[in-house]
Amino acid sequence: MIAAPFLVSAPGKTIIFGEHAAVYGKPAIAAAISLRTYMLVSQHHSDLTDTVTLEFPDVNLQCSWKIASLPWDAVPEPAPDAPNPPSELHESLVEAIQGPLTGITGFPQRSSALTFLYIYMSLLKGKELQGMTFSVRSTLPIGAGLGSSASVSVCIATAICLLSGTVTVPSSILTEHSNGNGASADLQAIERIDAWAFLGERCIHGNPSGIDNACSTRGGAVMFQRMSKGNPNVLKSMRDFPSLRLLLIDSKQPRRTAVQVANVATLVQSYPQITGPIMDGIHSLTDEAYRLLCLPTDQCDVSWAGKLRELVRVNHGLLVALGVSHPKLEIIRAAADELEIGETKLTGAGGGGCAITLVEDKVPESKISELRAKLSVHGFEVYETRLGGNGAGCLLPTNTDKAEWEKWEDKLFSLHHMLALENREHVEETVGVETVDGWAFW
Ligand SMILES: Nc1ncnc2c1ncn2[C@@H]1O[C@H](COP(=O)(O)OP(=O)(O)O)[C@@H](O)[C@H]1O
Ligand SMILES: C[C@@](O)(CCOP(=O)(O)O)CC(=O)O
Repeated sequence: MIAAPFLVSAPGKTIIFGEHAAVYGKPAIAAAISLRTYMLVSQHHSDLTDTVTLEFPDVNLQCSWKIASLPWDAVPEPAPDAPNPPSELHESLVEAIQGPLTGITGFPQRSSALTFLYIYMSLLKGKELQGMTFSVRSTLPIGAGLGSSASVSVCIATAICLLSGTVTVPSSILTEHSNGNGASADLQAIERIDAWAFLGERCIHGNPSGIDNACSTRGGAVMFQRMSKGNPNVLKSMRDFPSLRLLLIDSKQPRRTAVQVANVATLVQSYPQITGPIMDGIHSLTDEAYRLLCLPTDQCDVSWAGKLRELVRVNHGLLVALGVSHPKLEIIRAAADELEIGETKLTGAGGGGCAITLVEDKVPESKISELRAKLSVHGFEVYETRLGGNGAGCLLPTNTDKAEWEKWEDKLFSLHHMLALENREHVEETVGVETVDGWAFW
């Protein structure tokens, strides 16, 4: 159990292989990206010790509740001997939370606040609670298919699991685990955080597959296969491959996942003999990508990265055949091809949204700038990021090197500074997992 202040963080994700085929029971692979959400848990000033406050400026949400006024009686008793929560939401708790949500009217604000209260109340019922502020800043675009909601759910779950003692801090900073139990404690923590984050995703999305929170919690990449009713879904984690250079390009073309999925369903119904082999092709290339991503890191060389890029190209071609590309996505692919930057595919549902380019390592920065300039003419936004990397993590005051801690103290754990961060770059520079020493991951 740890006390505020502390920071937690979790990454967004992108689907690299297998979207749409996933709907037909084939495997899909999602990988973490280096765009992340950060949450600061800080203590109130003395006059507000009976209040819990959310500061989620990315979605214009600021609200407070008196802790004692929350509907604690609606929280179910945890099942004995069941450390992880059930995968279904407790509907009467969701209903009871509608009371404290009165006055929060927008969808993004309401669903984020519901997620927070569901996890906060479930895990902290019966504990002696002090007033606290939970503030979120994200470097992820919201609603672009990059898993912003999962990364927020994972941050909330991580922070509250730490506060409630449901998980221990990562073994890399916990000396008492030097007896060799660290790895299993970390594994247990990952499963618990993931299970709570899944309930958070349910609060936001209703019926999510679970791939986004699985990927955000574990980092690296995950292979996910939805099984037919009654059979458990398959989830395999790949955590150790080297992080790969990636461009993530938002076409800003709005699209609805449900519409794209329905269009593919119509095609599948009309041409089962043609679409069947396409789905099988996507299945095979996803299997091959899974094999490559599981190889020991000493085998992840230049030709390994080249093979992954080839699979990206083939996967895009098959998605085009399924009719889920868009002229804007093709502009992105053509521009990246012309500059020989790497291989490009649409990611997620398609029909707009984002494309990803797996960049060749030797490509100079000038070419990336050229691509950026070409694409900005169309109003597209280019994020330079990396594929893979760490999942859920935390930064505690005590695990920061003393000199570093003195240097960063004011900024790192100060609510005022957290809220004043101007943009993505400023968030990364100030609290980022790659800039600040002391971040630890499960
Ligand atoms: N930075 C954030 N702060 C608070 N809530 C967030 C943030 N980012 C995402 N969310 C929550 O996640 C929802 C977005 O989910 P969704 O539309 O699936 O987008 P994405 O594809 O990016 O996950 C928002 O409506 C909001 O409830
Ligand atoms: C098209 C699909 O395979 C992925 C949807 O991705 P996104 O969350 O819209 O980026 C649908 C699904 O698997 O539920």
